[in-house]
Amino acid sequence: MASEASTVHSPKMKSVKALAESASLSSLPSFYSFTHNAHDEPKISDDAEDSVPIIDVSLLVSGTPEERSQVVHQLNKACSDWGCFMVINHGVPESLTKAMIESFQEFFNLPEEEKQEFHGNHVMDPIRCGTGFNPSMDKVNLWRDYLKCFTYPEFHSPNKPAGFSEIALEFSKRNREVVTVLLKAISKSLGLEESYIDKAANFELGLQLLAANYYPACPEPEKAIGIPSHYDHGLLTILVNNGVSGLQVKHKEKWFNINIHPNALFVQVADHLEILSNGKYRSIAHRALVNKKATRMSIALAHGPALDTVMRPAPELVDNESDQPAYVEMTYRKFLELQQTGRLRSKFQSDIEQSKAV
Ligand SMILES: O=C(O)CCC(=O)C(=O)O
Ligand SMILES: [Fe+2]
Repeated sequence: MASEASTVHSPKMKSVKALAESASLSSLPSFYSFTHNAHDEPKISDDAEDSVPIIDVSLLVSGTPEERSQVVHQLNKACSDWGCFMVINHGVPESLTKAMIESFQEFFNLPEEEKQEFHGNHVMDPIRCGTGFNPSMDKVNLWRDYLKCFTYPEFHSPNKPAGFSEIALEFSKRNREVVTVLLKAISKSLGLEESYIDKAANFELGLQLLAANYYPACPEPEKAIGIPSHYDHGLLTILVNNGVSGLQVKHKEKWFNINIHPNALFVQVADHLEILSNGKYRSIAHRALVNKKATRMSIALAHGPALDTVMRPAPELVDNESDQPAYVEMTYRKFLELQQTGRLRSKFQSDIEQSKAV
């Protein structure tokens, strides 16, 4: 994850939420100010003809063979042109997504000392709540608090607020089912057998990470950032939010505002699908902006390979002429550890130096 700001030293603020709620905060404390790089600020585009693809996932389950192959074709286009798409008719009840967002809100509303119980330091801690992105690496304080739990293959969640665990379990399961269907179709869209990704990533034991982001209303939103431009690890990320906009994806060198329809899921291609597809499908750069009026919340569900499975490009997708896979072989666990300690290049792929460095 790259940011352009110089290193800053923050005071020991436990959460941005507590800071935002502290009396008379009328301007942004300087340690939260994020320097937007002028060269990295393309125009915002709301161009209607260039809009995010929509995938009807129900057709993959109950459609005719023609409908199924049409959706596979749409997925190929969506993943190669955009690296993201909106999913409809997915079977995750809207009421469940709403209940999940509310439960996260209740978690963030807990007294600071109670949330501290879940304060983890290591990327492999199964439950982690905190502020920023990666405190040992961040060069700027992010206007964002988070809670992350590993929900598969082992389910972990905080034991409060009441009902949180049950909702998180159901929500994670139902979304994982959607990803299972998508990964089969995406395998086919790459010209591979349907179960290729399942097997290559050992998806049966694949890590699922349930993360919630809490971005309080910010007194000077244009000077701050929720999460700077980054790529997600894993195969596919599902994103939903509380209806407050702020998510942007980079497409054709422009930032696009993404407004997720209330009953849709937003799906992003992540780094390990890029590796597996040998760059045919590239993970998408995205960021979260903050605003002055309302608290924004989002939920990101990362679906990755099994932690100890070595991930490499599918041999069928490696160009025989150059005979050079564009990505380094590595377990997902190692990838996460290197990323956490800043020893993985932000776009990790491609050159030989990188493979030597890791
Ligand atoms: O808040 C959002 O919409 C995006 C969150 C995100 O990119 C992440 O959690 O990795
Ligand atoms: Fe992300």
